[in-house]
Amino acid sequence: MSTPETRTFEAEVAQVLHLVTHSLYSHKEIFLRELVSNASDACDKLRFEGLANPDLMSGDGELHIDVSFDEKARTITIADNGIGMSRQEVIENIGTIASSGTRRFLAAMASEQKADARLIGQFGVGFYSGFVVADRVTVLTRRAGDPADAGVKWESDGRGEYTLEAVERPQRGTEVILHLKEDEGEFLSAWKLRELIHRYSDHVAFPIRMPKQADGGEGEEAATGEWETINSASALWTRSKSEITDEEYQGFYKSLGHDFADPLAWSHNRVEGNQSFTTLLYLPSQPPFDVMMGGRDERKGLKLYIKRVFVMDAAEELLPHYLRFVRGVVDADDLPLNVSRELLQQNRQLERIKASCTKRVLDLIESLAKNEPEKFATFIKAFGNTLKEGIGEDTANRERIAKLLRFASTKGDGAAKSVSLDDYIGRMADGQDTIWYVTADSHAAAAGSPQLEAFKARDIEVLLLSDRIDEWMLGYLREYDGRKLQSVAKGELPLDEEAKKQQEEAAKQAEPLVARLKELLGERVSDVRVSARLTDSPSCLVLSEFDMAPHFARLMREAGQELPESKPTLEVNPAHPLVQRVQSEGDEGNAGDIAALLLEQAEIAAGAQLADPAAFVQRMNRVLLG
Ligand SMILES: Nc1ncnc2c1ncn2[C@@H]1O[C@H](COP(=O)(O)OP(=O)(O)OP(=O)(O)O)[C@@H](O)[C@H]1O
Repeated sequence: MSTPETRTFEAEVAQVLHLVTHSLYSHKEIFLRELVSNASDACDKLRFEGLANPDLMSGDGELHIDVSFDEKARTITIADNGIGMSRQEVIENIGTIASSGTRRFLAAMASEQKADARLIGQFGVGFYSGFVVADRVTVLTRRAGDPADAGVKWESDGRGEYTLEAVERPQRGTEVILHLKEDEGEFLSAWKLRELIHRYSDHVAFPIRMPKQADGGEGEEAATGEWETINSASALWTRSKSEITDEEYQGFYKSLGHDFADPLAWSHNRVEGNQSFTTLLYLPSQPPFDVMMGGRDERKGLKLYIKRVFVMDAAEELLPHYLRFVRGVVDADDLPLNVSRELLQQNRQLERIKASCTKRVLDLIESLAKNEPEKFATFIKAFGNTLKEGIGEDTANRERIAKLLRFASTKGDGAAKSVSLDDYIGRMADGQDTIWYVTADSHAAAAGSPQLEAFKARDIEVLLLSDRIDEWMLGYLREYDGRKLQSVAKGELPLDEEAKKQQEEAAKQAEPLVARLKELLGERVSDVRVSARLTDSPSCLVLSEFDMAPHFARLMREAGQELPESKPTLEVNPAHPLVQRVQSEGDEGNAGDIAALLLEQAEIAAGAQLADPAAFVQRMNRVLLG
């Protein structure tokens, strides 16, 4: 055989190893789950490739995963007879980091200066978790279909270098040998390993075997040379609902989603008919990593099986983007096994499965809203904003999604997002036919908007929206349950006859004032009006129906969008002393400065960017001193 070749890890691999070994220490036993999960993936891959090329399976058709240990050598071995790896694959898969997701993940972890074990765990650091308990890892592998002398031995102490060596390997598949660290002796126990397999890997669809122990006697018994299966080894979703315990559902989710936490809820269904399929869909309790990063490229967690054979991760094909936090399995009976991703995207049957998955997930969220308010609140906190994307993305379900959204409101509980559109409608006064909202950069800015004053005075509820996505979403959500949604900052206020009269009266009286303001502000405004919106503040901006909210326009500009400059309409409160000073100050006084400040403070309150902040400060100082 050849002499071992020493190679260095990519810088990122060394980084991952460092992060993993240091932050997963308190969850160190997950190494077994991760390595068993890799072995199971390898068996899945072989079964799939074996369909087109049965020779790959020849002589050894029963796929399984064997876990054993050697007390004297202080090793644990996880062996599978799955697809195995060629030399090139070993280099590509375990010496480098192929996924751009991992790179971004590392950057995020490094910038936050904290390594969250939960995140790292669910990210599926997989193979590297072996180094949490081992100070040396050996991999022996041979790809299915390759000759016996194409075996490869990979070995590393996880400190920056690894060796590669060609070896003779009679059987296909992979063996991962962990040389345990000094103080990890607790894992050298049949009882402990069995317990971990039960706890974390019971649902793995292939038999996980351990050497059979001789009966009777004390402590660890000598192995008999036979193997026995430790897990239930059936694909969980193929069993009937009534036979599956909550613990089993939860255990399956944890390994599927690489999560430590229990899922919030799940939905398991079998559809029979001219097209049959099974879905098992989970709502996590916290946002999975890829949802937080908004990544479209590496969405994992929704696995497509065809007749119980794993085909591919197909979240993009099986669910709309706004439900990307869902984890689970879809097992279709009638799709062709040789289906490619490209074909999947045009497959009519898959369209139906996707619609069914979407419906199931919305049903599940609705049932949480109805029956489990605490869990629903957790869901909204974690995924409320992601769900809002559905308002624009999923026209067919828009009304259902809108029903599930929760907002802060002037009649809600502070900043808590707890008010539904139905709650709002239920509290509407007779004759009110509009759902009012205000959008701003932050809850405080929304709650403090001058435009709210008239609504407060008339006891009309206003939804307070301060998430970035809200303004975008409202572009699609123009109506709910036959009621128009309208911004308090847009257009005319609906006034009753009495109020209308008062308003006209006030406008008439203030004509000279308005004319003066127009003259002083000139080109900076498109119009100046007497406001029916204000009671306490001197001024505010109003937008026309199709104007973009000022804070949103600012965000768009910051994101590099070119937007046409639009001139605002200024509304003033003629009863306010500051507004009155515009008239009482003569031409030599501060009238010009005050007029400008009325406009600028309205701009600030609306979250707009001042065109000339230095001039604003000078004006303010002149008026303060004046
Ligand atoms: N037992 C095995 N048999 C064959 N290939 C393996 C085995 N273990 C790991 N690999 C290969 O190494 C790659 C890297 O494994 P690793 O556990 O680091 O990440 P992963 O399995 O791709 O990610 P995740 O754990 O999120 O699913 C795998 O994608 C696979 O190609």
